[in-house]
Amino acid sequence: MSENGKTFEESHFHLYDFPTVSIPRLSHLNPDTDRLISEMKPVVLTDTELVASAQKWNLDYLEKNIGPGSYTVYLSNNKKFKYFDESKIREHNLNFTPPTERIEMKFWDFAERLRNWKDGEKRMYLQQPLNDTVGKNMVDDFLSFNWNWIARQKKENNWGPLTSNLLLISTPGNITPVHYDEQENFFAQIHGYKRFILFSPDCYDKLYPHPVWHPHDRQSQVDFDVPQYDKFPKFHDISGQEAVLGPGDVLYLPMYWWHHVETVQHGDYAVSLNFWYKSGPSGKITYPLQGFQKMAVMRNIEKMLVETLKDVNEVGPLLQALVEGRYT
Ligand SMILES: O=C(O)C(=O)C[C@H](CCCc1ccccc1)C(=O)O
Ligand SMILES: [Zn+2]
Repeated sequence: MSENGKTFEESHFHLYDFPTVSIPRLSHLNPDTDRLISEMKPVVLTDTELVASAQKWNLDYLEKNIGPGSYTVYLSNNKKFKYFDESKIREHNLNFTPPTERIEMKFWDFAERLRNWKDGEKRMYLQQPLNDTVGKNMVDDFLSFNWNWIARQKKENNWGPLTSNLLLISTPGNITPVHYDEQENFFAQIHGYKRFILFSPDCYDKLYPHPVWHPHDRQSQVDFDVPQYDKFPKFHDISGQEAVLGPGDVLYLPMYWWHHVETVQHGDYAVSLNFWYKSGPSGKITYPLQGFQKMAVMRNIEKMLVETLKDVNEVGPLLQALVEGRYT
C-alpha cells in the first residue's frame, strides 16, 4: 500500500481478521472535506499546512528547543500502550495492575534513549501536552500553525475551546489499543508514519468498552491480537476504516469514534501533535439518537448508578435484573 508517496509491505502493520476500507484522503479545498467534517465523519486532509512550521520537529531540533520541562513517558514490555486513568484506581481502590510504567523524564534523557533504542528493548511513548515551558523557537513554530484554517473549522462546526495539543513521540511498532475520546480531534502527523484503524460509534456493541468507573474507561476490552470471541461474540461482525498518515497529513478524528493507532513497524520513530476540542452545545436533538449519543446516555446511566449504589460491584447485577425478563 502506498500512502503519502511511501510504500509499505504487510510486515509494516499488525494483521487483524476484520475487514476495513480506506478513509478518504482529500485536499482541504475539496468541498467534500468540510461536508464530511460537518457530518462527523473521518477524513484525511493532505494539504492543510496546519503544522508546516513543525516539519523540522525531529529529535535534535526538539532537544535543542523544547526547554527544561519534564515529560511523561510510558514504558511497555510489549507493543501495547493501553491508556489507564490513575485517578480511578484510587477512587474505587481497585487492585488494578497498570499495563505500562509511567515515568517523568527530561527531554535530553528521552532523546538519548530513543537514539539508542533497539528492537526488543522496552518500548517508549512520550505523551505530553505542549505547555509554555518550550523554548522561543518552538513558540514561534506554534504561532505559525495554520490557525486561520483550524479556527474556521472550530467556528463552522460550533466546537468548544481547544483544550490541549498532545505531543506524541513513539518507538516503531507501538500500539495504542482501540479506544474513543470525548473530544473532537485534528491529529497532525509530523515525523514518521502512523496507521489508524477507525470504527464508528455505532460499533459500541461490538467493542465492549470497560465500565465507566474502570481505569480503562473508554478503552475496549477486546485484545485485537487475541479476540475472545466467546466473551465478545459481536466483535466477530466488526469492520473499520483505515489510513496511514505521513508527515503533513492531518486526520479529522470525530468525537466518540473508536480508533486503534500503530507506529509503523521497522521504520522511524514517530512525532505527532493532536488538537483536542471540546464539543459545542448539542443543538437540536433529532430522533432516533445517533450512536455517539447512545454512548453518552450509557455513560451517564453508569455514572448515576455508581453514585447511587456506592459500590461498583452492585452496578452489573442491578442492570442485569433490570434487563432480564423485561427487555430480552
Ligand atoms: O489523539 C488521540 O486521540 C490518540 O488516541 C492518539 C494516540 C495516543 C493517545 C494516548 C491517549 C489515549 C487515551 C487517552 C489519552 C491519551 C496515538 O497516536 O498513539
Ligand atoms: Zn484517542
